[in-house]
Amino acid sequence: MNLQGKKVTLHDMCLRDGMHAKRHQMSLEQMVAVAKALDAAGVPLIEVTHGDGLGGASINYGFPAHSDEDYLRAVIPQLKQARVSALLLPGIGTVDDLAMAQDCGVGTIRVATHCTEADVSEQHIKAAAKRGLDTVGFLMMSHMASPEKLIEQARLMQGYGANCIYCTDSAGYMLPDDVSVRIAALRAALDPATEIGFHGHHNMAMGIANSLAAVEAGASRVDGSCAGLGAGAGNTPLEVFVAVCARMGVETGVDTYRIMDVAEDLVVPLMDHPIRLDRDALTLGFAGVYSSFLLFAKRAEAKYGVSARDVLVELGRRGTVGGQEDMIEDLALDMARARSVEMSA
Ligand SMILES: C[C@H](O)CC(=O)C(=O)O
Ligand SMILES: [Mn+2]
Repeated sequence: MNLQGKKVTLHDMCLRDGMHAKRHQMSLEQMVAVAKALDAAGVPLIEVTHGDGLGGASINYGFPAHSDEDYLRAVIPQLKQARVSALLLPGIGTVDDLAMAQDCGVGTIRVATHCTEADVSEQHIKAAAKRGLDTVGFLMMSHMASPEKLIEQARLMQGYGANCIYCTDSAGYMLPDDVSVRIAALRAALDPATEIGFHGHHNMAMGIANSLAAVEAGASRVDGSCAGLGAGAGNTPLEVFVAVCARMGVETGVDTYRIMDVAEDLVVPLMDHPIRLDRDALTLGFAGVYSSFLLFAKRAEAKYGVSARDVLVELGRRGTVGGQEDMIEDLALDMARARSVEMSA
């Protein structure tokens, strides 16, 4: 693969996707320290919000240690060069949340929908574009859509005003060919001025390989997370991707040694559990399950004595998607009941 001379904008996820792995419990001091260090290492874009985006604080998704507004107001004034982005899922975040984020200094809004439901992003994408924000359409669980379907959905988002469209491997299910074919299809179908992005999860250990495949096929934005802090087995580890890009002659503008130090000295010590490919995280990738379901399934295992892996496999079989977190406990309860009926028969 020859990527010599390509330029990629890297986007760090550890203060947003990493919030899933932290059960949304990060202190303001931790956020500020990591964000300042990412900024100093040259990372151009940093995402900051609840793991499920603006307005995610709820019984369904979990209550964070601080509000989105508190995190954004603490972080943004401390940064010298990096722009801060906020994720927004229509139905969770509102146009008022978007206005609040812009007032805090957010420069990029990423409007996320399930990969076949782009039509629900119209109001939010139009509002963000009208406000002059860098506006991104973020198609989650993209492995569940064919390249043709993804093109159709991406065109909707582009039509509403998005200037960048993401193929998002929320389940960490895709293999490099799955990424190549989708990114190449988007690149060929969308306006040349519309950027293409890729967001990976490392559940099949494909984060780096998939991100490289995305760049080769035409992506100019790539998400990663310092030390991999993110849902499931985490996101594409950013410091590793920076080092690989440096070796391959891809320009990222990020200092390889400094980003290694941010990972090692600041992000790893934050982790509540090691972000690794245990059998449950691997099952997410293998069965194509939304990465942020991992901790819900582990909690159900602890509460009902059912295997988290069995729960995840069944969630994959049922084709569950983000927003159906409440089904995890229901399913575990049904499985526990079925097991006790079996045992008493
Ligand atoms: C709300 C999700 O965590 C968004 C995301 O990062 C993904 O789908 O992956
Ligand atoms: Mn993610």
